[in-house]
Amino acid sequence: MGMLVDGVWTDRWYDTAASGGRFVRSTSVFRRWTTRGNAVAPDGRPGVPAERGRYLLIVSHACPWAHRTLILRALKGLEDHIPLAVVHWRMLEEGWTFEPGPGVVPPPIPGVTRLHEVYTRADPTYTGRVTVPVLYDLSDGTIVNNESSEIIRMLNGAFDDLGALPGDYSPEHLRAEIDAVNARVYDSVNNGVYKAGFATTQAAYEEAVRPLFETLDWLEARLSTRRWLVGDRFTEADVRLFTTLIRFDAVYVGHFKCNLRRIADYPALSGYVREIYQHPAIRPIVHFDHIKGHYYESHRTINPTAIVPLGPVLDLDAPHGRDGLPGLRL
Ligand SMILES: N[C@@H](CCC(=O)N[C@@H](CS)C(=O)NCC(=O)O)C(=O)O
Repeated sequence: MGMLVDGVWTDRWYDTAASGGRFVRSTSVFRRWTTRGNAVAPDGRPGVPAERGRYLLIVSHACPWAHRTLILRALKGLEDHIPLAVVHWRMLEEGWTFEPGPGVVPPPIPGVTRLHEVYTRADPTYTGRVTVPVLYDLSDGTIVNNESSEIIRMLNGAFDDLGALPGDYSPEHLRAEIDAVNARVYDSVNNGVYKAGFATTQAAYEEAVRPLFETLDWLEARLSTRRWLVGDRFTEADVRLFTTLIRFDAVYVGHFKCNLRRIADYPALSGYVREIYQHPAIRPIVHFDHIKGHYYESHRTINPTAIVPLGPVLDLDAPHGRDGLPGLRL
């Protein structure tokens, strides 16, 4: 684990001492947008045009943030438009690498064996964390964007004139509610598990775990009477919740000590996770070997032996039982 300082790789763990034992996530730095044709980006700046084969998506199959982008790429049928590079699940002194291993796909960028080299190609004096996902512009040799919440919105619409599958996962008329649900889910669930897991004081840990389970209880109630989080259809809000929930019992309960309850103890949440998992485009992009291998083998301050537990035994193929709830099929 490390970061770049003025373009130089430095091996260092998160500095929680400066924040009372709390894990504080840094803000993503590369924030340009890929847009349809010459459309202006949502931030008002000129976008970089969507083109088949121009952009490389660099992911870890372990990472819930990268997983969001893989799901949008699959649902929109963009596999032939946006090639993929996949890092090794183990993230140690060199950060993410393309060291050979099952499921690892190196990027077609000559001389690059570690993710931090992609960042310094884009900005030789970059200071900051070296994270996945990354949307990389192969023709300009630079990073377009490394913020998953923005990359999924690009994949949702920017390639629609170039043969993407139909489907709008962030429809305008639901946007305000999607944003509101995302805000709560991000802070207490998506990032909440990390705040609990990386906390280095009892108080910081408890400060994260309590709101995490309050929000899970709220989500359980919400998803008991409706099929999806917002409106009558599967949206980006569901994608963003799913990638945390699918990792929860396998990793966050044990490794991150988020153990007041398991997802298996919540009937609605567990049916909801199974329904999404069972979708034919999604099941092939859930890789439990990378997920479990990454967390248990990479975070040596939390799990010094790097032993990966064999369990839990999860039956994600059991019937989801959600057909009777109001909402369209995914
Ligand atoms: N805000 C970013 C967060 C991405 C992120 O934190 N990814 C993790 C993997 S799950 C990572 O690459 N961490 C490496 C590090 O922090 O050094 C996003 O949503 O895209």
